[in-house]
Amino acid sequence: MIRFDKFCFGYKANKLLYRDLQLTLQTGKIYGLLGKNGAGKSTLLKSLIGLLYPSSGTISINGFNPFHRKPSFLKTIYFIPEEVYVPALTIDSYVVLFAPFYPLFDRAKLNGYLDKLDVHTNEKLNKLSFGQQKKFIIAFALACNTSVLIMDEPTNGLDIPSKKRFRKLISSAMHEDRIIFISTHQTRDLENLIDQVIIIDNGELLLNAPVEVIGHKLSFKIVSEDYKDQPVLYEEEVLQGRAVITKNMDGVEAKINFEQLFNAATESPAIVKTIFNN
Ligand SMILES: Nc1ncnc2c1ncn2[C@@H]1O[C@H](COP(=O)(O)OP(=O)(O)OP(=O)(O)O)[C@@H](O)[C@H]1O
Repeated sequence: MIRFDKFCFGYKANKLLYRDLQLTLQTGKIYGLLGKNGAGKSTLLKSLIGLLYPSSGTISINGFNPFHRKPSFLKTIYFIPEEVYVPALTIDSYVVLFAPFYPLFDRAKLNGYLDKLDVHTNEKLNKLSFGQQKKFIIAFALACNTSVLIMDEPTNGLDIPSKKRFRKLISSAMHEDRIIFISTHQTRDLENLIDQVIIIDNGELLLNAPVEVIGHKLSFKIVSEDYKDQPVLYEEEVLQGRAVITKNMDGVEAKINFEQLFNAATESPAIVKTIFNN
């Protein structure tokens, strides 16, 4: 379990970005973290891996304080940054050097993931394209089998087939003792993947809800100009016409449009908070 308790953080002493954040992430779930540029996503991720220290409050990951960066903690967590770095090593040499840090690392699984992501090479990793390097790191991270896996924009740089395979791999690598936390702007890449949506803005938690709860509470539709069936909670013009969010009165889980949900949460935070806090 990951727990932020009254977490406060500011880059400047007199200006807090996060103020008393309460957030709990449960094992066995894939979380999608969404936020505009500058909302505080990377700050949250850096705090989670112990690179930033809270101004006040605490973060606990399976009982560890990440800032202490104990080896017993570090072997249970893997962070994939947006810009990955790979040294001038072949895959075999990379495994020899880095896999020993992760006791649950599984070479056979790495080979399987690389196969599925179509990364086949005996070249040194730094000679690969950016997308191939990223896919190697994703495969390596999954094969480390850490209980916490954090990814910042993992699908940036991946081609369309790789994004689809990425979603499948993440789902298949998920298990009940693992937390996967994905920060992204690519809302479509989260479809059919995440269990819970977290939206932040200016360090404030706007939404933290399981997808099935969102799908039962809200309905996402493209409607005609004279649509009057339900009170519209949020609307926007899209290429196909008028996209609206209404309360879901069908009793059936609706398919979430993550982009609209994000726009609604950031443009009309009060509406979203009212619906999900009650
Ligand atoms: N090292 C730093 N020193 C001072 N301010 C910083 C620093 N890093 C980030 N900030 C500020 O903190 C706020 C949150 O930044 P952060 O990088 O966490 O946002 P983000 O949600 O990851 O943005 P993006 O989507 O653009 O990557 C921004 O206002 C940013 O300018």
